[in-house]
Amino acid sequence: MTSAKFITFEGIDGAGKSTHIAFVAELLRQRGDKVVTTREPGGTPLGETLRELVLHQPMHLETETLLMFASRREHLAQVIEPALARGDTVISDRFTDATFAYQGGGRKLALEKLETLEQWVHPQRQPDLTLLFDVPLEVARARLDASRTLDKFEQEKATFFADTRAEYLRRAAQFPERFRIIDSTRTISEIQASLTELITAL
Ligand SMILES: Nc1ncnc2c1ncn2[C@@H]1O[C@H](COP(=O)(O)OP(=O)(O)OP(=O)(O)O)[C@@H](O)[C@H]1O
Ligand SMILES: Cc1cn([C@H]2C[C@H](O)[C@@H](COP(=O)(O)O)O2)c(=O)[nH]c1=O
Repeated sequence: MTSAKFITFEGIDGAGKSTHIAFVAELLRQRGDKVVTTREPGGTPLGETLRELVLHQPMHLETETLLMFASRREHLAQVIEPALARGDTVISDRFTDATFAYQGGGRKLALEKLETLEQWVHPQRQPDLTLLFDVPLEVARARLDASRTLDKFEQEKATFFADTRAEYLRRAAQFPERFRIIDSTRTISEIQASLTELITAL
């Protein structure tokens, strides 16, 4: 793989994606890439302030969606585009696929509205590679329950996560050139072995 790749990690809450970001970053660094790791919502001081709001305050669905894209616009301007322009690889814990999955699939905002916002905020930018960590809801829920206090999204009911997961899988089928589905029911070391194979083959 040449440098300056934009890699995103996606999946329902508790799928295990964040667990593997440092591992993949280290794999890439070992082969000489400069790597920036970041996240959404967040990734900038303003984005982190917006993150606190969207993860903890009740709000209208369109407000929530617009704040996700506001955080993303700042993230692209301050972090993602400058890093890619320097030739660094960017690994982001979530990006626009999450808005389609959560606000579109989970909360039922019309996908056409999301496509309009996507065209406005990043008409030319898509991830080069999206790793979708996929698990049944019960597995994700058990992992979350064992690990931490739940935020606004993590407290959603099972049907919300079923619809969110279904939208992720629909997008993976729609964009097979950039999506790779990772079976995240396996052990961490089994998943790391797959990730090593995948990154080495890029
Ligand atoms: N393959 C795995 N097997 C068992 N436990 C795992 C596995 N992957 C992650 N975990 C554990 O599950 C919990 C959630 O993992 P992690 O934070 O990586 O999920 P996530 O998908 O990033 O969730 P969120 O999006 O809510 O941040 C953590 O306690 C983590 O140690
Ligand atoms: C980018 C983005 C995120 N979300 C949700 C998904 C998660 O529940 C939280 C925060 O993410 P984390 O992986 O747990 O750190 O925000 C969303 O609903 N829409 C989005 O666009």
